Amino acid sequence: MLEPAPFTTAADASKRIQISTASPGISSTTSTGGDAADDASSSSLGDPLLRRQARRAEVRAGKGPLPQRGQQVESVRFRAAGGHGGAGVAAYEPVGRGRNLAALGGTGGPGGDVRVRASRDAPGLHSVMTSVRGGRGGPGGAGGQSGGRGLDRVVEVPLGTTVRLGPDLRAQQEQEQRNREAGREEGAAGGVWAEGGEVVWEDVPEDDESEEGEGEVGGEHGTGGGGEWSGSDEDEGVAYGTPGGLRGDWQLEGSEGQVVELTTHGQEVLVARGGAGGRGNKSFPALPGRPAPDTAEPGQPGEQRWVVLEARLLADVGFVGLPNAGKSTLLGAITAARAKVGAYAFTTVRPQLGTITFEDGSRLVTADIPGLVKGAHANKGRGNAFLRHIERCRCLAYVIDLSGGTGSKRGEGGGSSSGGGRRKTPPRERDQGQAEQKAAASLGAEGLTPAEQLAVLQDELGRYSPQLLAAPALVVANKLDAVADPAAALAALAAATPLPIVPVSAAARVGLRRLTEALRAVVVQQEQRKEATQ
Ligand SMILES: Nc1nc2c(ncn2[C@@H]2O[C@H](COP(=O)(O)OP(=O)(O)OP(=O)(O)O)[C@@H](O)[C@H]2O)c(=O)[nH]1
Ligand SMILES: [Mg+2]
Repeated sequence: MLEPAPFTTAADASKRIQISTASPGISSTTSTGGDAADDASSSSLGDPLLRRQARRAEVRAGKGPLPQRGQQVESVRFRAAGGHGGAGVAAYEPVGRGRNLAALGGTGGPGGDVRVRASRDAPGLHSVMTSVRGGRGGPGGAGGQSGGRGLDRVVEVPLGTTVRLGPDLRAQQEQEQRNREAGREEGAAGGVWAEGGEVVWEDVPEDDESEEGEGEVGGEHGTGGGGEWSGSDEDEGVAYGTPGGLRGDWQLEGSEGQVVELTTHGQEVLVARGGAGGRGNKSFPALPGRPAPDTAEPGQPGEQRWVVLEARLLADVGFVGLPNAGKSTLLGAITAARAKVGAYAFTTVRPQLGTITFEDGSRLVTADIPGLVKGAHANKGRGNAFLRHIERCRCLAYVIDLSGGTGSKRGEGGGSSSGGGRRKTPPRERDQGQAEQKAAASLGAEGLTPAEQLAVLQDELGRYSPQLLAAPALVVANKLDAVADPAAALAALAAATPLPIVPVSAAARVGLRRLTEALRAVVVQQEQRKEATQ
């Protein structure tokens, strides 16, 4: 567990501004994508195993309020049910000048499957429904046609989601049924049948209903827990899925107790298979000299199981700022990550992760999130995708260009590398939404005062999800070197927010040690808050 850093959150604005020119002296490592997040989960921020177990226990118990958009949902459980297979039909066709009938009833279509698919555009786990059922297969046709396949249902989850599969409840129920029947036979011979840990006489004679008594628990008759998740708490003995190739994609057929981590866009796991369609009378043998078979089977029910999804957090701290505020420069300054830096908006189009390693060995994963523009909550400048990344950060650091708006030294002989005046256009067309991004480029950090930048950011976050504003946060006042009157600029910013402010210059590497300590303090604050609510 991290110790709180000597960092103040006092209401007094002057105390909240911390100026330090100490050299960083921070050893740092970098990793990208999931590795860094893995590092985060295995960091010394509490025992991750205990945390995971507690979380799972909570999910199983169905505790806690329903998650809202913006809440950092770490784990959800839903019930997946493959679609029911379609019924086979009994149909006939006259043959031999209409004297005889031939069976021509088709087989029912299979029920639809339920799959979980990783998508880089998926909303958080909060949007996963509590029950997902595949479509029912169509009935067989009278002309011997097979019924249509039921619709598959796909649950889209963010990359890095872990899928944990419970037992097939339907197979369990069938087993219970068989056990019960076997118990009946045994009961007739004085045997017993165990249910839910209690022993009951299953076949109570009608004339003596009070005949209920104790006996030995028949080990083989134990039930599977009445439809509740009964997967193991521990990772031991759990098979980790390796992606198979069912349909060309990374598509894995899930089975009980399996834990699959979906890390690649489009990777899928089949969590509940649809039931088979029933056979029509065409599929039954016609005996010579006998009427056509009139047997047609009903469809089979699909698999049913509990599926637990666990989200992996993107980072401990996310850098949130307008384009050009210096987020990537900052990430490069405090970690070994080498995010691309450019004096044009939207240099960063995907989150970049970096790990700060402190001298005591504790680590923090920080994420440089692409710049937000005014209107991001309405998806301007691909804002929704970026806001979703922000949702996956435990704490936020608003990165503000302190030299923005008034008070900038830029243009007075060239202090800032971000340059004043017109911004360069990106070197070449890149991802989708580039045109939109270009249009939004005029909304970078430089045009607004620090307080205005913060107001825009908080407004966008709040409109997207008020929960985001509740996350522990601090303000990083960057580009200190480019400000003519830093004290006045900081005082103006401090007057506009109660959040702690850490002035830095990412380019000149000033105030970085103080910043990393402050980041550590907000993470500790987040942990304490979380513990308090548990
Ligand atoms: N003078 C000065 N310039 C800085 C500082 N930090 C960053 N810059 C410059 O600001 C410009 C934008 O920096 P980036 O780090 O790419 O900004 P960003 O917030 O990641 O921008 P997007 O990826 O577009 O959202 C670059 O020209 C940087 O050199 C600083 O502390 N002082
Ligand atoms: Mg950037």
